[in-house]
Amino acid sequence: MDAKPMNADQLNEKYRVEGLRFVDGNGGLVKAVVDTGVCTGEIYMHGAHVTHFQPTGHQPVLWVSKQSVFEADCAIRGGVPICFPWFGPRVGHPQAPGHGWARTRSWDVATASVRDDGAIEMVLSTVIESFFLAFTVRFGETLSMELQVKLSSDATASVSFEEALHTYFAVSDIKSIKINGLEMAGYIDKVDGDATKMETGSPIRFDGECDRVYLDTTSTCQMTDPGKKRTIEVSKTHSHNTVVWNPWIEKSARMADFGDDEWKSMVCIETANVGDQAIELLPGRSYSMTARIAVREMNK
Ligand SMILES: O=P(O)(O)OC[C@H]1O[C@@H](O)[C@H](O)[C@@H](O)[C@@H]1O
Repeated sequence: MDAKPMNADQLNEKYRVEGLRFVDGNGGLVKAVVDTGVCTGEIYMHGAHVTHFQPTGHQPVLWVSKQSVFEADCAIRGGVPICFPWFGPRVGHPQAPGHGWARTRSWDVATASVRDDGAIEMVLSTVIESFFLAFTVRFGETLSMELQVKLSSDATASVSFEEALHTYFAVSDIKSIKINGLEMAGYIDKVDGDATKMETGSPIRFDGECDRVYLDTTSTCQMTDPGKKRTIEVSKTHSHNTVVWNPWIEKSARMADFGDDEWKSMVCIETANVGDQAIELLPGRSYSMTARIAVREMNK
């Protein structure tokens, strides 16, 4: 189980899939590079971390900081970090790394194949505490991701976990975008002492730091970006929270792996189960959360 992770050459030897190759990415960390004809994409084995998705004819969908660190013990800043088995700080463990262990460990490639529709699908797996994780990513006209979590049947009692697909989107200008789909939803406002509030009936717009955990919501969100002339749609299953985050000016300046001006060009819309909506699993049982990202050109 603790075998040394395979290097790019070994992975290329094992997985001969047209449109997929493994290379040494930033910091020498191994990544898979995908080109299916309908999209290009990239995923690092470090964190099972998707860092690029671009359907043909569109601009890159995901945002990655120019100041991101690419090192074994650090999380990549941008793309789709997987947060597991906790979200944010671990309750009662102030020294524990934010957002859990999943994003700072090397995952194994379990399968890689071309689907009937031409999409490239990969399954990456790892074990964290008593959980077996399988992350399925499908690069096609859309980006589909599924995080399956199984609690070992050797566990003696149920165990709960939090999870998020913490997706960073590239935007032309945070002040000009809007997000539909969370109207009238309740949320926890992390920039206002975790106060519980209710969203208005209007789309979300940004004029300051935003860090909100929307509650009891399974709805699809659309993020409209007039500057990039596109709408990004995030649909999901078995996720009861959506987190919306932009650090704005001061928090950006405090983060070493985040450019001081980069807050203008990103927004996170995160598919999650956190806090009171953490998932509790019985031994031997599993749970799958999915997120699907689609891009549409805006009507002129
Ligand atoms: O810096 P990190 O650990 O990647 O977290 C980034 C942000 O992630 C968001 O999901 C949280 O709601 C924020 O509170 C947090 O600041």
